[in-house]
Amino acid sequence: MKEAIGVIPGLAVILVGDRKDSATYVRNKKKACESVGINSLEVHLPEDCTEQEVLNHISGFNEDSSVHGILVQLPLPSHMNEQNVLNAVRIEKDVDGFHPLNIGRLAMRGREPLFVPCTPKGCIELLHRHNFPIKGKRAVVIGRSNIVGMPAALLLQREDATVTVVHSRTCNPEEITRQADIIISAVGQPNMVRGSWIKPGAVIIDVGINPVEDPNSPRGYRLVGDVFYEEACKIASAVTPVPGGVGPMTIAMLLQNTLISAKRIHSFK
Ligand SMILES: NC(=O)C1=CN([C@@H]2O[C@H](COP(=O)(O)OP(=O)(O)OC[C@H]3O[C@@H](n4cnc5c(N)ncnc54)[C@H](OP(=O)(O)O)[C@@H]3O)[C@@H](O)[C@H]2O)C=CC1
Ligand SMILES: Nc1nc(=O)c2c([nH]1)NC[C@@H]1CN(c3ccc(C(=O)N[C@@H](CCC(=O)O)C(=O)O)cc3)C=[N+]21
Repeated sequence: MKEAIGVIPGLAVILVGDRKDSATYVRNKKKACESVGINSLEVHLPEDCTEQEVLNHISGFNEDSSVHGILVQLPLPSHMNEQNVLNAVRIEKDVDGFHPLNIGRLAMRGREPLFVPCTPKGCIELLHRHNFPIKGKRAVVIGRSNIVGMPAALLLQREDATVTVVHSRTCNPEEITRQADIIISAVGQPNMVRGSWIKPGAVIIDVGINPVEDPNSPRGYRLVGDVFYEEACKIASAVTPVPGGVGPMTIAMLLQNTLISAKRIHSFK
């Protein structure tokens, strides 16, 4: 049953360029919006457009009262300054949670961000829904990107886990991951996390989405995670699959953030 909130939530997505994976994600987001009654608007700009053109569209959506969430699909072309663009989104409409003010609040005790980034939020939601305790547990996050690894580590810390972050310069990462009750991997390296990296009974959340060649697949490739799934299943107590794991959760959290935003903006009118 749909709850009436007195307004139709609106999500605006800005896509720049012709990356196939970005086009797929944007299409999936649009379909998901339609399925729950969120109005989705999309602007598709050519790869060689200027940063100013992107900023102009953001300004338009910032002022548009039918838009409650603005998402600029990343990565942007290399001639644009990503931080300039993300800074331009009104924080009240920053459903991706990538604005530096939202990230800053996520990092501060006693402060609340207006929005939490969707992928890390989806990871924590999975742990909650499956009743895996986080408080007091040892958690290892592999990867420290602004959009996944770093906010995932901040969120786990807010949930009272003891968090270690592993990255490309970490020596002997498997010695660290073997101590973890919870592993969140967001690296982009197919099958990197082997069974031998995992403590028996640990919970593994695999964010990685990596295409690997597969002549038997209709697309010529298939998607695998960062985690060697078959090995991990034998040792861990739970492992998220790729595809069909964190990816769909990311989209679900985007819809949730858009709904939260519409309710909040509407209630202040
Ligand atoms: N399921 C979903 O919804 C989403 C999935 N993804 C997927 O998650 C993965 C990560 O994405 P994203 O965070 O954007 O990627 P980035 O490339 O921005 O970051 C990768 C991180 O992994 C670290 N890293 C790279 N190689 C190694 C290694 N061998 N050992 C340890 N750490 C390593 C890097 O370290 P350093 O900082 O030292 O360079 C970096 O911090 C990708 O596969 C991406 O497709 C991303 C977003 C959403
Ligand atoms: N501003 C911005 N916000 C993002 O949240 C953002 C972004 N830019 N850039 C790229 C990454 C990646 N990302 C995914 C979302 C859904 C799936 C997803 O649904 N994947 C399906 C498979 C899809 C397929 O078959 O190709 C699955 O895992 O089952 C994957 C990846 C969001 N990102």
